[in-house]
Amino acid sequence: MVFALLSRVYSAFGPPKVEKQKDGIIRFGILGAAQIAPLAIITPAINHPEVIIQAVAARDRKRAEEFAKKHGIPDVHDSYQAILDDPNIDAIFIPLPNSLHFEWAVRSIRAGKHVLLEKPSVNTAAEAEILFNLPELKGPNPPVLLEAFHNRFHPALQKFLSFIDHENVAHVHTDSMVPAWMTDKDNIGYNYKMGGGGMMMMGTYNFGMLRLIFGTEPQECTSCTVNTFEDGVHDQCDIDFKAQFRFPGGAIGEAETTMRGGLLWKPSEARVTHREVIVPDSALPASQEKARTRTATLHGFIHAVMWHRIDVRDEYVIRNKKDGSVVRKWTENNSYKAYSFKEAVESGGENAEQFKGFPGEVWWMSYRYQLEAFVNKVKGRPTQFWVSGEDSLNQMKMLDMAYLKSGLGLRPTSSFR
Ligand SMILES: NC(=O)C1=CN([C@@H]2O[C@H](COP(=O)(O)OP(=O)(O)OC[C@H]3O[C@@H](n4cnc5c(N)ncnc54)[C@H](OP(=O)(O)O)[C@@H]3O)[C@@H](O)[C@H]2O)C=CC1
Ligand SMILES: O=C1OC[C@@H](O)[C@H](O)[C@H]1O
Repeated sequence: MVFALLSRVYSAFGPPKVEKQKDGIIRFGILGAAQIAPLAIITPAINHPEVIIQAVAARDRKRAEEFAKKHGIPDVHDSYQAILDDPNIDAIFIPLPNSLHFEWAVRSIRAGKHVLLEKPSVNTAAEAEILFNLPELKGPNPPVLLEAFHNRFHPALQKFLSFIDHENVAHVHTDSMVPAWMTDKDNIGYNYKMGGGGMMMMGTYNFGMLRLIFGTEPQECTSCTVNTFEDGVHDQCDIDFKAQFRFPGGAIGEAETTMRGGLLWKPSEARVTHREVIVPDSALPASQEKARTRTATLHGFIHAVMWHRIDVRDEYVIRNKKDGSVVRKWTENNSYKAYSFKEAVESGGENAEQFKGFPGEVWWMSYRYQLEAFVNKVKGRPTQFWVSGEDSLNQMKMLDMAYLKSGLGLRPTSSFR
């Protein structure tokens, strides 16, 4: 197991180079020499035959030149706009501070470029409403716009969802953390004007899980408690929070995140409790019924490539229908993993066959799965999973709900139009 982990992580961070296709290459330009760019796009592109990272621009040209040299990027432009103006560039990766996502995504779309936009897509639902409804996205052959919700493309998350019975989910708890040593107070993530805050950085993953698990949107954020540095500078940005949402039918979804976690990284966790359901069993006499109560847990819903496990616990009871008396009771516990879709099929469980033939290798990071889908979309090929504009808009509505409830207020909305 340790060898498999080491070998997987080694290849994930240093994937085998593939030869680039002669035709039909998608050339990306990156806006900003951002920390996340190597992980989110430069490394995945090494292994994608149809993608070349062609250009980068930074506010300071020297910084862009150093970044380009380090990552083998052929072109350096003087400004973000110069990348949009370059006819050789097909797609833009936007890893800017959240407050700049809206403006540069709109500019990119208007320049006719495809856009891979870092999460969270924008600062507020008001911005999302405009961005995802741009007229340029509605015409024939519109540019592709994707919020880079990478974890949703990983097989582990999709396999986990295959055990969820959306309509009968009663309660969900999600938690995630970042060790304190990984976050710096002066990071853009704690800068209110730049759309900072723990819910924007990490909580959005928890919120996304809740929306996927319930298969619907929250009606209300019933509570949201936050902590800030309370230093008079970063007071509008949460460093940790606990939020609770009411979903249709009264089901409860919880999200808990800290950006100042302990020394060791703890995998994120989503724990789902279902209501009891009656399951058909033709072997039973007509006087009896079989009921199941399922708890399903995904350990590692953000960085599944590092490690993850799906635990499914089914408590069964056979009862006499007439008086409810118990005939038999038992529990079945099963665990699954899905580093690739092939593994998602082979590890079994209900609905496993649906993943048959889907692409990927056990060492593909969520970012690599995401890039596969992005390219397929640009090429007009089918994609197994996607994050639609409507989905991203609903995600921002949930973030707005929580920030309003917390008392920290909405993140600033851009005046760019
Ligand atoms: N998908 C994932 O796993 C992760 C996603 N993210 C997301 O990626 C985005 C960037 O995060 P991260 O890479 O950590 O951040 P960085 O601070 O490393 O990068 C932000 C970039 O924005 C540019 N920038 C432009 N204007 C400003 C400004 N006024 N102040 C500061 N920077 C500016 C800088 O570019 P320049 O080089 O031009 O100076 C910088 O390179 C965020 O939206 C974040 O939520 C972050 C971490 C993980
Ligand atoms: O977006 C993110 O995803 C992964 C986390 O580890 C990171 O800190 C966060 O900002």
